[in-house]
Amino acid sequence: MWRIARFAAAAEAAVSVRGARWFSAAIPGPCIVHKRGADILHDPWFNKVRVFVLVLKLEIDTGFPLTERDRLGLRGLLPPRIISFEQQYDRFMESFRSLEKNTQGQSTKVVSLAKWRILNRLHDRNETLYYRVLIDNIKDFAPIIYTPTVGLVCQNYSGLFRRPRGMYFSAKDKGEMMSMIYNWPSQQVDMIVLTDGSRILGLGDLGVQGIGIPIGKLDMYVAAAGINPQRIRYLGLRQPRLEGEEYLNIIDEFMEAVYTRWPKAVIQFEDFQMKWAFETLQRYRKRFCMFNDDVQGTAGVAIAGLLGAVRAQGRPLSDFAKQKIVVVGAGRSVTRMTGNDEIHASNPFWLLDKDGLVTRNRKNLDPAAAPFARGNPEAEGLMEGASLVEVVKNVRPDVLLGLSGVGGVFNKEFFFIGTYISAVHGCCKDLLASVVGILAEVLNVLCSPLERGLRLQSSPMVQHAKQLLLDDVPNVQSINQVLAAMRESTSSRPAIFAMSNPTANAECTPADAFKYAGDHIVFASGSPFEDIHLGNGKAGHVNQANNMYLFPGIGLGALLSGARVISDGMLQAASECLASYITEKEIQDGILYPSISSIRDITKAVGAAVVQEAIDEELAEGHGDVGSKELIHMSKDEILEYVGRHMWFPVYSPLVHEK
Ligand SMILES: NC(=O)c1ccc[n+]([C@@H]2O[C@H](COP(=O)([O-])OP(=O)(O)OC[C@H]3O[C@@H](n4cnc5c(N)ncnc54)[C@H](O)[C@@H]3O)[C@@H](O)[C@H]2O)c1
Ligand SMILES: O=C(O)C[C@H](O)C(=O)O
Ligand SMILES: [Mg+2]
Repeated sequence: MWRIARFAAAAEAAVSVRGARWFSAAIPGPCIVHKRGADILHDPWFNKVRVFVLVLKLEIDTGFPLTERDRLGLRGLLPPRIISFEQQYDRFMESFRSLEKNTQGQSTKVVSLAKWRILNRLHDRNETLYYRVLIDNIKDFAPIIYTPTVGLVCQNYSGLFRRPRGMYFSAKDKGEMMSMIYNWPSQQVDMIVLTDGSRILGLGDLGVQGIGIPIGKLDMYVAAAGINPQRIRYLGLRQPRLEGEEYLNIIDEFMEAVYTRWPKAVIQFEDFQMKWAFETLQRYRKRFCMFNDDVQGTAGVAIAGLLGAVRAQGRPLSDFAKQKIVVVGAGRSVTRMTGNDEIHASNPFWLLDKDGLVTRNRKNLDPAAAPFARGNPEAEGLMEGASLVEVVKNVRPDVLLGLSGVGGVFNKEFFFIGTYISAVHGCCKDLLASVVGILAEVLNVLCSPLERGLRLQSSPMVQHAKQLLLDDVPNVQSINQVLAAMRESTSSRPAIFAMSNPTANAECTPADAFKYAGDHIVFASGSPFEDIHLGNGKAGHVNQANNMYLFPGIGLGALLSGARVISDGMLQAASECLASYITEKEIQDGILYPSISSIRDITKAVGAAVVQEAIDEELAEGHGDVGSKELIHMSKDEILEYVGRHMWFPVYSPLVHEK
């Protein structure tokens, strides 16, 4: 039943994608190929063979019909048996499931990399089948080809490298980029994801290994936005890291080269360290059709989630500006949150960085963080550099949002020293408890309040003491003070967003959030987690607040509108569209973002909202055969249909050779 529905839907979608190029609902239009024989089998774009190798097991099956083999000089190069695309699909899924079974009990790292490898091999050999399994199983496969496994892949990229993907530009290529760009084989390029590898997720500077991120992001473009994989580009700037004008000159040259060859391409900047993320955005956003996903995409996704959090309290959306929002991490992802650089007089943000609360008293205050800095903290009972616990206790925020890249920042544990000294009184742990107490006191004096919690939590001595005491003395407790303080939030549904990636860098786990802050919270993380069992048959819903909900639609909408730049209005339209996707019932259940399974529909709607806004702002210049005049006259439904029609969908087309 399921399978019939799946393939029926696929056929329908394919017809709407290719439109006139289809002969009938059942027969896909031909695809012209300029190669013959073995060259076709080595090209994943045309290949219809599936090969699966796993310890002592080799499977080869081929989807080339006999007539096609004759046409293309393939007779004799392939085993005789032919199976359908659907059968190949099912066999791949069987292989995948058996791999899951065989790796049960092994470490997450081993299992994740094994899954990534099997998908990557398919990607290398047969792109049609690869993208089809990706689209149909996006909820299961996104965590493998994208966050969080992609982080692990980047960290191990040199060992996993099998065939080059993307282009690399380094300082050595200065003056050569205009010609280098023509080394790329395809004439048409729609989407480019560019990284300098300097801040990969929360993992830091991974240099050229960061190429895994553009690959993962562009796979999401194909799966979610239906961008044709023949028309995407993986590009990376390579070490050594340059500074100042030297760095900017390289990016300038690269941008000029790209837009000379592909003037209509959209460029997504990804995982640049903070200073370059801002600088390049300011430098190019008025000249080129580009955006920074970590700055603009993330802000849009966070805002959509926070609008949901306001709705969850039963308050009108206009109350959004009245929310008290504590933000941990003052990096690239945060400072676009308001949609413009001006914050109104009653600044609703308390921003903390690694040095604690950011106030106007801060020496060397980062200009990007300046609009959020607290003006008169003393009047609020706070001071420059106040710790997270102090801020949360004092402010009682509606929202606690983490974009620090530091795992466990919300989980700071403080012992109730007095409690457990008395609890262990008379037992042999007296001494230990006293030592921990003294240690805590010393740390209190020596460390900044923010660091104190982290050091206490991570100190091996404290860990050991905690284990002993918690194991043996049941009434001794450690408390996650930050999360526990969220119980005092003035909101009826406090929101906790631990958005840092990958999984280990999340500011807290959802299990701890629900446990310490209460069942009534709404929770979101950047990497995927399972829902939490709260007891009594109730579940704590774990949302995934990840920019993957927006960047494919922003890129697709910008491309199809033909806008020369991406305006704030277009970004806002994307965010509002995402926010409006959720029903009242879902909101009440703590659901702030739609299921990843429907990412293609979401992306289509977001893309259409971006096109609509570009038209309204008179920025839309049209795409392909569709000019600006035609766009202007399109109704809302027609825009949606126009976007859907341009989303690529993977099917085997009959290959026709042409010299
Ligand atoms: N979920 C998403 O869609 C999404 C999008 C973008 C970024 N992120 C994640 O957000 C994290 C940060 O990204 P970024 O680009 O803003 O990084 P960034 O390096 O620009 O900024 C990090 C900020 O965190 C602060 N910080 C560091 N340690 C801290 C601590 N102990 N307490 C409080 N603040 C601390 C730093 O001072 C800095 O202001 C990364 O893990 C990234 O993966 C997630
Ligand atoms: O890549 C992601 O999963 C989201 C975001 O772009 C990040 O840098 O963490
Ligand atoms: Mg990113």
